[in-house]
Amino acid sequence: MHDHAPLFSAYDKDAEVIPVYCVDPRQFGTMRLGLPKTGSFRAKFLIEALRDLRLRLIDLGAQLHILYGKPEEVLPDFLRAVEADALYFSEEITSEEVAVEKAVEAAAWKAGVATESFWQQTLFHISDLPFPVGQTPEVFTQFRKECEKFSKIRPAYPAPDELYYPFPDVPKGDIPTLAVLGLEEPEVSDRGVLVFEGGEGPALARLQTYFWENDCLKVYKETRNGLLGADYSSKFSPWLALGCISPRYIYEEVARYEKERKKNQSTYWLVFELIWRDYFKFIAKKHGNKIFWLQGIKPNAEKWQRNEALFQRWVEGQTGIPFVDANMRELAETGFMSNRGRQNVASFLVNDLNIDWRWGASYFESVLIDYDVCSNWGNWMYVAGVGNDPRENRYFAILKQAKNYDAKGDYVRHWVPELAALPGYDIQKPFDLPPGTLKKYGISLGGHYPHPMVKMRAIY
Ligand SMILES: Cc1cc2nc3c(=O)[nH]c(=O)nc-3n(C[C@H](O)[C@H](O)[C@H](O)COP(=O)(O)OP(=O)(O)OC[C@H]3O[C@@H](n4cnc5c(N)ncnc54)[C@H](O)[C@@H]3O)c2cc1C
Repeated sequence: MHDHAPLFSAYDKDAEVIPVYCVDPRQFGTMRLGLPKTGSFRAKFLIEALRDLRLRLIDLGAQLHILYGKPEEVLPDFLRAVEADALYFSEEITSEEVAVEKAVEAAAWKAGVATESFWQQTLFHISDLPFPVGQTPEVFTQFRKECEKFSKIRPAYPAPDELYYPFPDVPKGDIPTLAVLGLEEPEVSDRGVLVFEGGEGPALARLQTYFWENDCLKVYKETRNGLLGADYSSKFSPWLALGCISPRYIYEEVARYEKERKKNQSTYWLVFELIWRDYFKFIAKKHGNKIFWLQGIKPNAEKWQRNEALFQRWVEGQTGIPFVDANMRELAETGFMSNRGRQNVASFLVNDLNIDWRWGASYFESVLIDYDVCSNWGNWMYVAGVGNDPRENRYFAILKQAKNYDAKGDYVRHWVPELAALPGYDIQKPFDLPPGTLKKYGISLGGHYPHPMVKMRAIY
């Protein structure tokens, strides 16, 4: 409800408002490799968010109407039935969503209903960029510096305090269930970093806990590369991705924290990360469908292999490289993985296995609870060397990374319990240990834990 440009504009005009959400079957189909387009973690999160939204709208004297079907097919009848004058929606960036917007606009026009779209999602409004979006700098630092110097972040819109809603007799429609969406209830893992619950209420509660109760913002820069526990990073991403919390609202809360508690490098760094998020959105807007191409935004495609058996071992966390396996198992069991983990497993897939990076991006798209089309494909392009990384041939030396970020092996011990007996850093490289040591700890490589798929580059 907060910082919702279409809703606030309608409220501000004292217009009658009828909020609608369409459950579009295209979001629940399958894609590359037969993967569900929306996996059950994200679908559950969406259902929770709809429930929360309905309750919030009821509090404002309104209702959330749920329609099933393609918006361009189901909206016109609905608009006619409620005699709508205008349809307000928020503007999207990537091609599938933009195609739906265009189809909806055409259908609304035929039904005699005006449409108006609103830019939201980003910290910097697209109209306030200091360059045309088509000239967004390819290097992040340049993008950030220009935005910081020449643009201002607009204030977040407040949430309306009540809505003018004279539609009590219009059928409201049921909130979907996972079964209706063709998905199974995911098991809630007690090993995950956080139990993510969809909706604006849980999003605001998470900010309250992370910033104000646990006072973590002042140490964010030092903790953000962590792997275990709720508070090494904000965990705002699933709520940001679905629009349950706005980046401008977070920005304002950072400013308030800086005034009331502490201002330091860490408080700035959270905003810095939100600028990364903006950057990938404007890069996607600039490059269109290229972000989904094998060669990305580079002129030539390199040679990539498409080996499903190798890919599957990566997916299942059975590569024989404990740091990779721990991260992949966390993702499969919870729908979440840290930023450090994402960089490492992505690099392993593209640099060590040389597998088509789009397979990895598609798997993330399916499973991530915080899937965001621009952040996901932008980051994957970046790691795969076909995007905006100014450094050529960036390579994450997994064992070195494991040494820097999980030196005692606690993270691997958490997710790869079959190796738990191995002490300290030894757990990161069972393949380098003498047979006698492995035997002493009851580890059988090729038995209950696999041999490594590739020989790791010995940088550690
Ligand atoms: C291969 C790969 C795929 C990724 N896919 C996604 C995705 O689908 N959705 C997604 O939200 N993030 C994605 N990220 C970015 C990042 O890993 C997550 O945003 C972050 O781990 C979420 O945890 P957090 O909210 O605790 O982050 P924090 O560290 O607390 O950061 C705060 C916010 O800043 C933004 N942010 C932080 N890092 C990045 C980044 N590298 N790129 C863009 N935004 C960032 C996020 O919105 C995040 O919630 C991906 C990164 C990689 C390397």
